[in-house]
Amino acid sequence: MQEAHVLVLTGYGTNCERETAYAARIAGADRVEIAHLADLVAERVCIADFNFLVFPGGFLDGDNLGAAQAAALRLKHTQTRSGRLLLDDILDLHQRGGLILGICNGFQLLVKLGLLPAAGGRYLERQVSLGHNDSARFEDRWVHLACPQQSPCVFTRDLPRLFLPIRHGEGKIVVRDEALLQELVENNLIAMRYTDETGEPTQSYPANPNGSPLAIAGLTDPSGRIFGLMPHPEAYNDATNHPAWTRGETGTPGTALFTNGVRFLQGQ
Ligand SMILES: NC(=O)CC[C@H](N)C(=O)O
Repeated sequence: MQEAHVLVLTGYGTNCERETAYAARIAGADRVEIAHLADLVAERVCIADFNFLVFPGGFLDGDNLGAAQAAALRLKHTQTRSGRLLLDDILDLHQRGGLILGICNGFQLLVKLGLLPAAGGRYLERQVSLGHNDSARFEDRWVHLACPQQSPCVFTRDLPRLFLPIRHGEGKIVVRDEALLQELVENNLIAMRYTDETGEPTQSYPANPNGSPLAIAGLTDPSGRIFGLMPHPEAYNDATNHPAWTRGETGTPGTALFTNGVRFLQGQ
């Protein structure tokens, strides 16, 4: 059995790394480490030793220039002390069958890097972005979600419906043209959608918290091993996190997404 070795990246305004590492731990990962980007540059920690990389939520560079915009440029151009491009280490992790998960600010980073959605296998081409919510405000509450099971995403397998917290100001998917939206649909790269309480994807506010087209809440790449989502699965790690748990209402904790990733690597 292969082991699941999870690396949670932090630094420059990321603020969810502890909860995210906790979620990976309770999901059964064999090893979980939190590393500052500077640890990677100094080669105190190497991406090559891991097979599951997580970009957690937060406020990278204070959302200046747009959420994760500066961080995407930083990642693209940063070299380690022996001269390797960090981005090459990330691509290598993916090529050897590893997993990459981006949560909220981490999802914003993955789309701005061009690692998601990579429609047509066109990695590193920025195909979509995440812009300001239609409500022109920060949205912080729980939302109903559907995960289309025809998507290749390994994280959302057997999790057709979820209820998770969101907290973001820039969660609306923006596309260059309709053709790209069509490509996302045809290739099943939309791995998560906002729904109403009955499970129907919706454009209506507040069920769709940001006005994202096709109610897109999360995207995967064609391999299904890169996944990014606006909701925060790590913030629902126990039934008692659910806003109505004292009334006996609980669902599937968001950590189930991590469990799917860990089990995929462990070959279970
Ligand atoms: N919770 C988050 O990761 C927030 C992401 C980003 N700072 C936004 O507001 O859109």
